[in-house]
Amino acid sequence: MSAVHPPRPYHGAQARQAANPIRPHFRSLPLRVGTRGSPLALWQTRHFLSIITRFCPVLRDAKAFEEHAIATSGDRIQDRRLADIGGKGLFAKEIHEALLDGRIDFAVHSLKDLETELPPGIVLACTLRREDARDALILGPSCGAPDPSDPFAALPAGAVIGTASVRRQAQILHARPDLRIEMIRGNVQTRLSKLQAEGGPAATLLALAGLRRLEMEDRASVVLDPDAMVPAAGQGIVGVTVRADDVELHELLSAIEDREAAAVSQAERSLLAALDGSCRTPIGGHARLLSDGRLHLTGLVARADGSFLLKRSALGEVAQAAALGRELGDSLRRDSPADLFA
Ligand SMILES: NCc1[nH]cc(CCC(=O)O)c1CC(=O)O
Repeated sequence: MSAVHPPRPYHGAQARQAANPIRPHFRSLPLRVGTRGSPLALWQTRHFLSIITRFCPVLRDAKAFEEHAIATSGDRIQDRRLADIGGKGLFAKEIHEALLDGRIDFAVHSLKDLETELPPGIVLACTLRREDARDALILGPSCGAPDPSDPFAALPAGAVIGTASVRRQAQILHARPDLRIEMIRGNVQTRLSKLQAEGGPAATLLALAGLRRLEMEDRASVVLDPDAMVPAAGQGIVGVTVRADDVELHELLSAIEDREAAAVSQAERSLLAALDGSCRTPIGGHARLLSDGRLHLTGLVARADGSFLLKRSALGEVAQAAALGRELGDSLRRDSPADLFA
């Protein structure tokens, strides 16, 4: 079984609690929280609620929140790649609409699925402490034994890898041009079940964060080093959106921001924005905070068939996280074939 991760303190919240006490008569309750309906989305929403109630005791009442599960176009359309149906915005479109219409007060997202340019009137109010950003390789019954020092060695020659992510596809094909890709979508559980099925793919790739949150980390055969498989911008981070004019709620949500998650996601999302922002082009972005306080950012651009792959890293100050992402993104774009950004 996967390890249970004890809740870690949110330093940002604690530091600001004294300076910014939340008023005891906090607007009318319940607060309506929007989320997708998948088990992962619901887990993330409850995780967020457990943090906000720890910080803000007036919201501890069981009736303080009302959960609104919203089906999105991304959930309904299962047979095509996101890149072919309008990109990652589709996981959030209906949730943004509910927010703008006032049917919900705020929404909990996987930051990875949230477009870099939000609709007018919606802002990202906070990001929570990052779960592991790495991808995991999940081997099915036809594969060899996992070898952490050579993760793809367990894949038989010509094996079929099930993934809908052009980023994962490009990187695995670059390392192993003999492999073939089959599109699989659906939630984490559905994708894992396809590995066991007759005629299903030999292996798949999933975010370790999702597996961990669903207590399925034991399904990860090998966890991939971020240099071997550059994760998606925002992977493993939960983000919360609110209406830009809802100052009171925005203030409350900002108070529980995790500063490290905010810095790395800013660098990664600026990189993504500078490159393209759609999910048709394989793009990876992964930032981490070094012990000396600086940010290390790795960016990747590739061709979906793996025939082109460019990876670069840069260092910068936390206060310049956005500029770091933008400059690395610009440099990658300058040195990649122009048709990748058409
Ligand atoms: N695109 C679906 C999605 N959105 C967020 C996660 C995992 C959790 C996370 O990255 O925070 C996943 C599943 C996956 O990519 O394996």
